[in-house]
Amino acid sequence: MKQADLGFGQEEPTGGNQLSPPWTLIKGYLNPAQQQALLIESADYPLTRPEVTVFGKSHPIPRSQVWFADKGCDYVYSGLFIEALPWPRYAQKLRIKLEREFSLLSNGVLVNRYANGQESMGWHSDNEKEIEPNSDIASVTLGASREFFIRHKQTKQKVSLMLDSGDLLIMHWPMQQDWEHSLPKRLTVSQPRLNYTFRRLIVGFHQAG
Ligand SMILES: O=C(O)CCC(=O)C(=O)O
Ligand SMILES: [Fe+2]
Repeated sequence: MKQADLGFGQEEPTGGNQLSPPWTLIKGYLNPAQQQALLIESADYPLTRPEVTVFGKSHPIPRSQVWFADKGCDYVYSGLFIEALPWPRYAQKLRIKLEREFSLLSNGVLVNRYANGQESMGWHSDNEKEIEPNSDIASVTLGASREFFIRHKQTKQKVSLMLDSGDLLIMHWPMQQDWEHSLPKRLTVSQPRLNYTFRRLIVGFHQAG
C-alpha cells in the first residue's frame, strides 16, 4: 500500500550536495537595450592595464580594468591600490537595479575588459580584507560568451558555467572562503568581453586614522 505523504513532499534530493548553492546564475538578466547602453558607455571608461609582480618579475595583467566606487571605497586588488573613480550613468543604474531586485548593496564595481580570448583571469577568490562580511558579489557579463570556472578549495570539485552577454552571476557570501574562480583563455574567441563585479567594501578601509 502506498504510504501517506502527509505533505512532507518527495524524498528525492533536489540536487547537489550543497544545502543552498553558493551562487545563482540568471541567464539574460539584461535586455539587449540595457546591454547596448553599457557597451556604448564603456567605450569611454579609463581602462588601464596595471603591472603586477610575480616571482619578482613585473608583467601587465592580461586584461584591462577600472574601479568605480563611492568616496572612501578605494580597493587593493591583486596587491595593487586602485583609487575609486566616480560612477558612470549606466553602471550606476545597474547598481541600483541590483539593489532594488536582489537587495544587493554595493559601493563599487570592478570592470574588466578582455579584448579577446587571449585575455584571461587566473584562479583567485574575491576575499580582500576590505570586502564587507556577509556581502554578495554580483557579476554581469556583456559581449563575447566565455567559460567561467568555479573550483572548491579543498575538494577541488570544479564547475563550468558559460557566461553569455546579459547574464548575471551572484556569488553569495561566504562563497569566496571556500571556492575560487577563473576565466581561462579561449583562443577561438576573437570578440571582446566586458565584466562588471559589484562589490561592497568597508567604507574608509584605506583612509588614514
Ligand atoms: O570576468 C569575470 O567573469 C570574472 C572577473 C573576476 O573574477 C574579478 O573581477 O574578480
Ligand atoms: Fe573574481
